[in-house]
Amino acid sequence: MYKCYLKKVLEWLLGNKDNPFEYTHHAILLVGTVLYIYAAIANYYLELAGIYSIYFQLVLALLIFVIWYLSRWRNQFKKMRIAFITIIILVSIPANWIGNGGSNGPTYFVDLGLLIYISVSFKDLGIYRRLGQFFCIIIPIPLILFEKEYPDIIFQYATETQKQIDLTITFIIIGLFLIVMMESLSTRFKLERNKAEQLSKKLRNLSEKDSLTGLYNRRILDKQYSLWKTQDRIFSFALLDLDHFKKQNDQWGHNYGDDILRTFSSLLKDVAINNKGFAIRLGGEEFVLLLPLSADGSYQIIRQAADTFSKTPLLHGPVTFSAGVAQSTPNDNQSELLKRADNLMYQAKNKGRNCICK
Ligand SMILES: Nc1nc2c(ncn2[C@@H]2O[C@H](COP(=O)(O)OP(=O)(O)OP(=O)(O)O)[C@@H](O)[C@H]2O)c(=O)[nH]1
Repeated sequence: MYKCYLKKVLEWLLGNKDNPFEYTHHAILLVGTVLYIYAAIANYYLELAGIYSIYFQLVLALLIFVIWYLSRWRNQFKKMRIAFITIIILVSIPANWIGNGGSNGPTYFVDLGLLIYISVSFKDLGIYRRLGQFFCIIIPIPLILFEKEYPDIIFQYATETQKQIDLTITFIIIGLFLIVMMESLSTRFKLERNKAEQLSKKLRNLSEKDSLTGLYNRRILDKQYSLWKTQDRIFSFALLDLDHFKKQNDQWGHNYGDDILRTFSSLLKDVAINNKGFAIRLGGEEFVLLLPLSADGSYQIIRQAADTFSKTPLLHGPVTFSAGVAQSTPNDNQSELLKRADNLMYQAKNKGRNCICK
């Protein structure tokens, strides 16, 4: 209950978790706003900075909050990301440098954190990403030159302890920030990997399965035949063909014909699964059962399937099929085996259909 409530609040503040970069970016903006307000209050009460510095921090807090609002609620995520890093690089980092001990202070950590943030989460921003990286890398140079020219403007720590505290706190904040960044990166990586896996599964299905019946297509027949052949296994190849299927189509329509094909396929699928074999649609109303059994064994199985199918209630009466069953021999190849099964199937047709020959 409490977790659910927290999740809803976070979603309201940060957006959808399935979009981890957006989610993290909004979190950074809100944390940035709070940190600037906190820094302003701490500076005011501990008298660590002058009043203009405090106003400056409050204005920055307000600016970052407005950026969060426009990004989260006005669909300006992309623009606001650019606005945010522009402000951080051109305003916040120089101000931090001047207000926090210059080259003795913690601004290097902030700059490095920002460089990693831009590199990781700005992959879709092309030139802006490169510009951001460039400025992050070179910005210490003008700041050091400025410090050399105007050393009095740089705020220096009153004591060594003050400096150590500032460095440590900033280090911890940037460290935590990097952890959040890496988490969001790995979440995104996981989401994309899942998507890729689903897509490749779909593609595999599309390339191996017939879309109407869900049975395997010829590709699997070739693959499985070669495998069993190299393993020297006993197996049979049954060619099955629906009887007078054209008549069904002509009389009751193509959709009804499709229904028959699906019903027949579902029966063949069960037969294949129960016998550790493969049910394949060769095309049209022609099917193959590849079974790891002798011709006699396969014949028995297919005979039972024929009985079941002839009793299957179809809307416009029973439909039968004819089949030819040929067992693979050490000397034949796939096309010879198919040819033998084909001849046997035509024998079955010639015998008046609803017949299985082996
Ligand atoms: N509904 C439907 N019909 C198909 C599909 N593929 C092929 N057909 C039809 O299947 C029929 C096959 O007819 P024929 O090869 O003449 O064979 P048959 O009528 O079954 O006759 P016999 O095999 O001699 O018993 C044709 O009318 C094709 O249009 C399909 O995916 N869906």
